[in-house]
Amino acid sequence: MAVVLRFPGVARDSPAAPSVGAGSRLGREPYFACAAATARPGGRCLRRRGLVVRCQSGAAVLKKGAASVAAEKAATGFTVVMKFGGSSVASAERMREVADLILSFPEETPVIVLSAMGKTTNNLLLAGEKAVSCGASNASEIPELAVIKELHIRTIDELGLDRSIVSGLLDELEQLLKGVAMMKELTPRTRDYLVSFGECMSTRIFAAYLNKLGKKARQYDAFDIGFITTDDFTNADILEATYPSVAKRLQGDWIDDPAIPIVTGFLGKGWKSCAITTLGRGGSDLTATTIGKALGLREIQVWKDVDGVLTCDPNIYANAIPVPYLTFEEAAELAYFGAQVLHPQSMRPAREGGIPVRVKNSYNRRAPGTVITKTRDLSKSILTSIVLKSNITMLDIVSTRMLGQYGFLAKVFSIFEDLGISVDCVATSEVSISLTLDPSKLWCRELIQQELDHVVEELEKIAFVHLLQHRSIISLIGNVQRSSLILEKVVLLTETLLGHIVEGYVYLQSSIVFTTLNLVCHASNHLHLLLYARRSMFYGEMVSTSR
Ligand SMILES: Nc1ncnc2c1ncn2[C@@H]1O[C@H](COP(=O)(O)OP(=O)(O)O)[C@@H](O)[C@H]1O
Ligand SMILES: N[C@@H](CC(=O)OP(=O)(O)O)C(=O)O
Repeated sequence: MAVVLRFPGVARDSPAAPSVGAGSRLGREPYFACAAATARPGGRCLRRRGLVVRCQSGAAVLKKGAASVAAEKAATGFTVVMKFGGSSVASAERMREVADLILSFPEETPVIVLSAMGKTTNNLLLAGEKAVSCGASNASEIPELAVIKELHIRTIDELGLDRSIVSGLLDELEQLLKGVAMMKELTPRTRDYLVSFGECMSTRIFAAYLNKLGKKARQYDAFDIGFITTDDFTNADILEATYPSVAKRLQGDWIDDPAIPIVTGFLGKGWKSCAITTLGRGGSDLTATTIGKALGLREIQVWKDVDGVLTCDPNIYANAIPVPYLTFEEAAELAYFGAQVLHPQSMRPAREGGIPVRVKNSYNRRAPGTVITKTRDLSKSILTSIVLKSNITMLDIVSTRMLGQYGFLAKVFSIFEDLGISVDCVATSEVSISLTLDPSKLWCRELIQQELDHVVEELEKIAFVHLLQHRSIISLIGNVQRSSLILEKVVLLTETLLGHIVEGYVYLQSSIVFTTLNLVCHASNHLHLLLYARRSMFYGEMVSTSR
């Protein structure tokens, strides 16, 4: 269900009447293409594992069926995936702490997924941007390169490891930056190769450290173990073929020679290009849930620097508190609408595999965190979370034809499809559509303004078009059974703030379980609106604590 409320008296150019109609958010749908067989540089291992797998399948499986599969699974032993984000492994001290944390669960046989150390991904991106214009002879002097080198070498020294673990990668990184400086160009493909150094180094260091502690560990580059993706550099989607490939590789290696896998988060391999791809910022969460599903694990743990998913971004509202339970849909919705804490696509594999996701704090192990599962008791819940998404572009599209015209919506969406632009929120009537464009999709493109102009030009052939940029959406995610109460309060709120902050309309989108109310405002007002909504609308009764 999608509803758009419009408030009379608010100055707007597009002459749409209040409307109620069917509509849907057109998010990124999974791209289930069948990837080509994975050409893996580690061919030696594959052949070795191939023998093992052939021995164990075939006749034995035919005889024992499901029981033998279960036995084989048990033999591989993995129980959980534990993902540690950049803040959890930002220094030697943090790596020690994480190693200690892992070892404090001796009953678990985990697969570990790591992000790049601290702000390394940002520094790599900055170094790349600077390399474009600094001149080849200056590329070695880029300050961010020095910061990256210093951090990794200091960490290795402090952990008492051998510098050779990363020295080859650091040399390669410097060469790459010189290449970018020479070409004066940083393509999305090169950008992905560039940022991959972060995860490749953190995992090598951590695996070496665990080995030094006597806990046998083996480092893996995700792009070498079957993480097969689309070729959408900087924002690739994981393809179905990934699941069996990753399971085969990790289980095969475990059977051959048990060692805790330490896998690079965030990275994959384009199925056509065979080049390194990345899964979008924060993509290590998706790596973790993909491994969880591939191996059919008991639980997926994502360890962060906060006590779980909070009711609001703690950078905006310091007193935000953890939400103990969420459904996959709620978590995906709040990630999609901008809560930076989880990657928007990361809930999909967990939901498909029916595997609970636990969001925990590596700085505060005792905090219970947030458990994300298929269902929960929503009877006492009104609102789960408030999320801010900024840098939104909105389009109001009103048909130039009369009421009753058919095919209008189809024409509008075919324009977006032809131009390859993702639509985010949608609200429709028979003759008008209000929609927002997905900033993450626009962001990684180079000709943003030209593209937008082109969309508008195409749409103007069939409609009056009003383009609003630099908007924010405040999303209130709550219990669908309390939608009318939430809506009632939002109407009161928007009436109070009409013409000041809220730009005159509210999107309401509902699934069977939860409802999302999206208030659109100018970016300059978003903090004000968010805090106002939080403080005055639900009088503290909003937070759900029930399972
Ligand atoms: N609703 C929210 N709940 C928790 N954290 C949030 C929320 N919205 C934004 N954040 C931010 O997300 C950060 C954690 O996500 P992220 O930086 O990706 O962690 P990591 O790098 O450890 O995986 C927190 O430090 C917090 O600043
Ligand atoms: N290092 C990547 C991937 C990632 O998931 O990082 P983190 O877990 O620190 O959000 C990034 O910064 O986007």
